[in-house]
Amino acid sequence: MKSTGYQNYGWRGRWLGWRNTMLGSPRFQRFAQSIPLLRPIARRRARALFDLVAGFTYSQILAACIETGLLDLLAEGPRDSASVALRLDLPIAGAERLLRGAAALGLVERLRGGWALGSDGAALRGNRGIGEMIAHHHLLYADLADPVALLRRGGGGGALSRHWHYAEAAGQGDSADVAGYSRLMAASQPLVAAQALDAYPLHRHRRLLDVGGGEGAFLSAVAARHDRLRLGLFDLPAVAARATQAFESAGLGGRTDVFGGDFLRDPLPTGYDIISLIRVLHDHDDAPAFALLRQIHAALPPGGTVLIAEPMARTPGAEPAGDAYFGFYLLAMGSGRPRSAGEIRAMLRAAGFVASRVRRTAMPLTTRVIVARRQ
Ligand SMILES: CC(C)=CCC/C(C)=C/CC/C(C)=C/C=C/C(C)=C/C=C/C=C(C)/C=C/C=C(C)/C=C/C=C(C)/C=C/CC(C)(C)O
Ligand SMILES: C[S@@+](CC[C@H](N)C(=O)[O-])C[C@H]1O[C@@H](n2cnc3c(N)ncnc32)[C@H](O)[C@@H]1O
Repeated sequence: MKSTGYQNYGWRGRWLGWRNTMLGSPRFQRFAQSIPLLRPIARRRARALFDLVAGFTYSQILAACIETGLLDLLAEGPRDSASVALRLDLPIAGAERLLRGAAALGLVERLRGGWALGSDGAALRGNRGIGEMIAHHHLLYADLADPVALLRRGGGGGALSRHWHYAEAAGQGDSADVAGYSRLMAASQPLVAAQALDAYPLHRHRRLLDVGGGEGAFLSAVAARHDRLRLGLFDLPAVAARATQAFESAGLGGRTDVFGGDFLRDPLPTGYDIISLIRVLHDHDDAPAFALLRQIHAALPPGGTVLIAEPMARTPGAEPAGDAYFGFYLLAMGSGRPRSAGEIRAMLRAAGFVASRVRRTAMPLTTRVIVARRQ
């Protein structure tokens, strides 16, 4: 089928029209595969497309590696198939099928007579929290089973929105509602905290309030780096109660003040010269997200700082993480959207903040950081 209308979009539209006609033509594809100079490009593109098509299968092999504990087992040392099968409680044929699949994905590596952890398996185990993320993905995949239906109904209403109780349910949830997501957030905080703190060291500040601070994992990381900073945490009452307990058991009770409340309804505590929002803003649709920024503006003194850390849309080199993964994750959750750094800076400006800056992070795929000041 011939595409039309590209010529209405200037030279770039015309170029895309021509390029897509070529790429979509079976004759051109056969031609490219037959020319030695073009063949590697054709193979690379085919491989990338195959990975996109097969992605769910790869993810489920990874999920099986996590659920069975295969990567942890091989981290203890190499093993042969029979001993893997025994420890994973799988039939030997099943264990070998999993080992071969995982080896093809770089999670496991063949050794003569056995199997070792692969390079990606080793890197994955080095990032605490990814395992928990993978383990909870069955909720996301259940919601994405019919992506078109999800898009048509505007998101939410499924397993993820029940998991993230605050996403669609008004009210605050009892402690059972919040335990699952609070544990997941605490476990995955190492993916975020070190990067945020490397990007924006807090030496200049005296009192930090972490809004939507969960069980306090971010503030615990802050406390380990900055021993003179006074710390405050604000979250829904059931989560705040978990934070109080966590600070007591970590010996941080004397340095922290914990506030339970709803940041869309209750005023935030004052007296802090910096307020952080770690993986919070993208959870909320534009109107509540803007209201939250206004609340923070009202709670800060003149010259006070707001720090936002979360994955963002249109991050160069990490585009699929923002708009594809988090775009559809938050759609399934039923609230919020990933925003680009530009969109967040515009919201900050509209909320009365000035001098917003994107601070460089080591792994923008998972964490970008923006700071701004109240005038
Ligand atoms: C030693 C030799 C031989 C060679 C060296 C060569 C070399 C230099 C290799 C580099 C090795 C290296 C340093 C690898 C590092 C790998 C790293 C850092 C990998 C990190 C991967 C991170 C991943 C996959 C993160 C995934 C995060 C996810 C899925 C997060 C999900 C978050 C969610 C769902 C949050 C929900 C919160 C809500 C609701 C949105 O608010
Ligand atoms: C995605 S979690 C992030 C937790 C933590 N900042 C982190 O990065 O690990 C969002 C947090 O915001 C809290 N939250 C959501 N809506 C809230 C509201 N209306 N008032 C107060 N806290 C809220 C949740 O309870 C949860 O702890």
